[in-house]
Amino acid sequence: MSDISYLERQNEAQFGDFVALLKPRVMSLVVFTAFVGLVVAPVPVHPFVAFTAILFIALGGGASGALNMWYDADIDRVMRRTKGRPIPAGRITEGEALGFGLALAGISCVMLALASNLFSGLFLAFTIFFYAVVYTMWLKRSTPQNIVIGGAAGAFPPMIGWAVATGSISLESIAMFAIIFLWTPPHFWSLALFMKEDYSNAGVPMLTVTHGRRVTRLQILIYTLVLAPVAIGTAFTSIGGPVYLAVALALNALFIKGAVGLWRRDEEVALDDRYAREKRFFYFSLLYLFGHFAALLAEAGLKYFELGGW
Ligand code: HEM
Ligand SMILES: CC(C)=CCC/C(C)=C/CC/C(C)=C/COP(=O)(O)OP(=O)(O)O
Repeated sequence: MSDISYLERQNEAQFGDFVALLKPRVMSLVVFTAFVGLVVAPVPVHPFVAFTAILFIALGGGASGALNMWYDADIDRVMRRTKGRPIPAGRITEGEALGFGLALAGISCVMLALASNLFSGLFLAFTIFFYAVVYTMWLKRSTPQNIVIGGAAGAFPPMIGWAVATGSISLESIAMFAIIFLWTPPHFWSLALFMKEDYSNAGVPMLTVTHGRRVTRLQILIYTLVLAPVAIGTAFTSIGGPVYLAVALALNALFIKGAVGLWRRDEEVALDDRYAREKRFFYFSLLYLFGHFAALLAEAGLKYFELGGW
């Protein structure tokens, strides 16, 4: 793995470069789901404990992003979407990113265990390992199912939030996991549809490269159809309710409608319109996930209000 030496560095690393290693934009939604997992749990958590726990989960997520960028420096240099990142741009060396990621991972796991409980700290460590090693180092470069299995890493955070409050796993935390797990393929494959050139240049076996657009669009539709009952069904668990049910029904109807629109034969749609639809679907996938977890938060607020919490 080639690495520029400290002396060869093209540009001086700035604080912002180390922040960029943490993938803050992606991790913002990840951390939101962890926060919701903590708040909807049936065990109240002191606000200071909740704040520190979410902070260390966020730093743990960032650490996994830094380790991902350390290992992916070679393919990031090739892909248009990622070649401006700190390591391929020569602002941070791979060794610095590795050291930063490992240090942050260790600190965040230990501090989460101390701030909440050992189980949560271990769960965070496992999640970092799953993303940095199982997904980034193994699955991503070896199978078109990479993001399906690797997607588990992105689905663990609400379970960690729940574990901070309860020290355990439950049907509800598994339901939140399942929503993100089944959401990840439509989320990512819609991006890969309009980013296909990048992945084939980098030699990464994403489904769009190995099986083409039509299979990818069919897989997106299948996952949205499997996801809908799981997401809607969560309304009937202890963390759901009428507000969540209404939001889930609307968002899943729109998500399936979008997936059907993508699945329409490519030939029927002009190229520019095709990319526009894929990009729209990708960005809607973010609203989809945020909307479900925001509705769970609203249900928790309503329950707290009904119990006379205010
Ligand atoms: C293995 C699972 C996942 C894969 C392969 C994946 C892939 C991607 C990629 C390639 C991007 C574009 C980012 C960029 O160009 O910098 C992206 C954006 C994003 N992802 Fe995912 N993602 C995954 C899981 C998740 C999860 C679990 C969440 C949140 C819970 C998430 C939230 C986001 C957000 C918020 C963005 C937009 C970031 C921006 O606007 O720059 N992703 N995803
Ligand atoms: C608490 C904790 C450890 C959370 C981790 C959550 C997690 C794994 C989120 C997935 C984020 C993501 C963009 C994955 C894509 O990696 P990629 O390498 O396919 O994307 P890239 O090509 O943009 O680098």
